[in-house]
Amino acid sequence: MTAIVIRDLSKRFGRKQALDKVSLTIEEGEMVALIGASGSGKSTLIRHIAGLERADQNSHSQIQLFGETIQTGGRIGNGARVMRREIGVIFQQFNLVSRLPVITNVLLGNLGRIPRWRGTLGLFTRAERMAARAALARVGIPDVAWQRASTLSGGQQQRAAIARCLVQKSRVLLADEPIASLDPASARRVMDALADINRTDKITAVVSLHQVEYARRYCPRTIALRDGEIVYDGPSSALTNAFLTELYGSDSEELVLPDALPVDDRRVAAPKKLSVTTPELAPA
Ligand SMILES: Nc1ncnc2c1ncn2[C@@H]1O[C@H](COP(=O)(O)OP(=O)(O)OP(=O)(O)O)[C@@H](O)[C@H]1O
Repeated sequence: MTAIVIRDLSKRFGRKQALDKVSLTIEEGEMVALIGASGSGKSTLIRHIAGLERADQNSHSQIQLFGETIQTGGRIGNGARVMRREIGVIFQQFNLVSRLPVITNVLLGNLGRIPRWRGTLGLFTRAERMAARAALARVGIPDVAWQRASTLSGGQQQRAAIARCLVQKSRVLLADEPIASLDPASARRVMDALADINRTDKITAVVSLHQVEYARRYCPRTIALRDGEIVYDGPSSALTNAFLTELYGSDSEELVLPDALPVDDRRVAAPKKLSVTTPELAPA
């Protein structure tokens, strides 16, 4: 099933065209990297998919998740409320309520599915508590359940946020630069956790990344943005350093880890820059 369809998504902030007629389709179960230099529109795109931002009112922008219309022409569609609980979002920071124990943060993933009074009073069932413990074990941090979230390292906080998405049973996980402020070992553990839930739970994952090395390693497909437009959509393996330079010029330096193993450009067939196809939308 198709998870995400975006057609002609445009967003302007004042004089800045942050997204310019972006169209893409992502199938259920895919793990897709979004790359691009600073300011290319990655966060803006993720925020639109998450329902946190409205497209330009006078545009033909359309966003559908699992066939439900999230927004069309900048107006929120009927599917937005239903789909909200199907989407888990992880940001670079501020993912957890820092004064609450980790286990409570993970349990908050239940809020969209249980009566509001139960969530407000923190009355979670034994099964929900066990599921939260299991989710923490899945992401490799079973022992931090009763620590305050503020005491966790950055990487542990990201993994706790992934555990919360597991409890939420979200079908799409949007991660906006989840490893940007982490050391390489922590970054790998966070990406391993994302890749594991994508593979095992078939959760569709869209991950914005600054460094293309992680896209090559973890995401079969990469969508590259430049100045609000998609300039490449294809296999991550084709993103050689030479091709990145072709796409971004000197800005490509920002996307390559200084100590990354060089990709042998000669062994990779030259990728096509882009063929934009207009995705099919399900009837609204
Ligand atoms: N709320 C806002 N108000 C004004 N301008 C904005 C707003 N949000 C984003 N922009 C602008 O839109 C453009 C795209 O920003 P966005 O944050 O989506 O880029 P990005 O690729 O995620 O960048 P980074 O990698 O630095 O996070 C930038 O020029 C940014 O300044």
